[in-house]
Amino acid sequence: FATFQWPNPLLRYADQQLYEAGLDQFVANCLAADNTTVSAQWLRIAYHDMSTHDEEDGTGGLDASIQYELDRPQNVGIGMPTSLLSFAVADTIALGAVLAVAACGGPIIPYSIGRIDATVAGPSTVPEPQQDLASHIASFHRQGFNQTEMIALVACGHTLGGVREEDFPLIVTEDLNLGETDQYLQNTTQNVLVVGPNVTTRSDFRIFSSDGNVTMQSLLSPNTFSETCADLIQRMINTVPSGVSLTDPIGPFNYILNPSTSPTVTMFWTDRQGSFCPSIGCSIQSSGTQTSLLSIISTAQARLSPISKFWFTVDNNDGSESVVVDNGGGGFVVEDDVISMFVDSLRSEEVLVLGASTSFDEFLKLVVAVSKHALLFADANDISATTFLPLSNTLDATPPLLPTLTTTTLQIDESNPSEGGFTFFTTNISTSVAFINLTANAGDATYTQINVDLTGIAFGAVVST
Ligand code: HEM
Repeated sequence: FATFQWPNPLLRYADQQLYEAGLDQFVANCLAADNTTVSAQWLRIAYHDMSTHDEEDGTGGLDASIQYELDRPQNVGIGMPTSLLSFAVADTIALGAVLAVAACGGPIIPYSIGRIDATVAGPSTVPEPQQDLASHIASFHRQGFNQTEMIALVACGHTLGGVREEDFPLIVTEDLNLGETDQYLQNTTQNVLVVGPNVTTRSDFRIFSSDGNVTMQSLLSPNTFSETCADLIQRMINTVPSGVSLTDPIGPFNYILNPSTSPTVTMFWTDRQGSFCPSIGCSIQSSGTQTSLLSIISTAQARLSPISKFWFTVDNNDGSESVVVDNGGGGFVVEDDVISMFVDSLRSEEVLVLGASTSFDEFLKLVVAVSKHALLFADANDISATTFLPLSNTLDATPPLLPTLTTTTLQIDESNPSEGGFTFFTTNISTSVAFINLTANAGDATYTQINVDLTGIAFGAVVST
């Protein structure tokens, strides 16, 4: 809690992805798909996205540039576009790798956020099986990994999944699994990148044996394997262009909670005016539908009281004394110059407009609350939303499957008069929009909230004719 600063839309988003979005359901129990596993597809895409990195000039890395690179032979395979249907941004591709590894019994890899999405393709630098050892060593060196790390990272990655005949007809004549370290060392592996009939594409053999199998031997110990893979895959997903900084790993905020006793979390806050909250502070309690502290915060935020500071009590309902989480006594103080702007889930609604016959039109009436404080800086007419449609929703569209970005200026919402120090702005957007960036412009100053995840917000619905 010491480093937790509020408001922080990025953390809110990560919290939502980790604990609420249910992305882990797609890989649960190492789920099978397309003759392999979803996990294998997710780990491979993370590596391919990251392997555009150039350690020397600080370009490329895990930046979602892969979505612009799907037309390259290096990125062949149905797993690529299907995986992208589950991810929207670079942070989710990284999270996918974390969830994928954990779901197949691998280690828990610490997860940090803050990756920035590329808007164009990176270089074609994904290693390919027909390249020689020297090229692979050079390639991994460019990506920031030495030879030993290359051997281990490939071994970690190729524990999952396989080679598909459809993608690599020159390597396999049927879909075949890659393999385990011990099988490689005992010469029982079926991994075609080790023992396949096509010698040229035995890249795993050349890589694994390149130090006389010393690294592969060391990976025989399950603990060493697990720790090494956790470390290298964490480095892999944290490889980002220079200038991009990632947060400390995100842990569960609810570590003081005892989930088995249905704890009650109460959030207290005082408001800026000193008129709305009683002296003990305003408060709101957790409910069964709120799975994280941060979702309680957003509910409190939706109560429209500009907050000056907040704190929590946690009652584990197990007879133990309740815990006060108040930032060492001072509460979590909200800086005075914070501009408050958020998607108002209570006022936004999905609208279904019934047409004359059987036709209907559907859209989301997006309502954004902007604090009066923000309006001191922001021109009332200058709030805009950039909506992000991750992919054209069809699988057979021809790559590259580009996201659709649309920027709209919001209008004052006539149906929601100002209240509690907030003014409401609105626009209609597609119900398929997954993410939006909000921007308030005031002369030279710009305030943005990026990656506001609409998929995690429950909106009310109305039917109109
Ligand atoms: C020299 C480096 C590498 C080469 C030449 C290489 C090559 C390949 C090839 C040819 C396939 C088969 C893909 C298909 O049939 O569609 C594959 C699969 C895979 N690779 Fe690699 N790879 C390399 C490094 C890595 C690394 C570093 C990772 C991750 C840490 C990784 C993760 C995977 C995974 C998980 C699969 C299985 C995908 C699935 O089953 O859908 N690879 N690799």
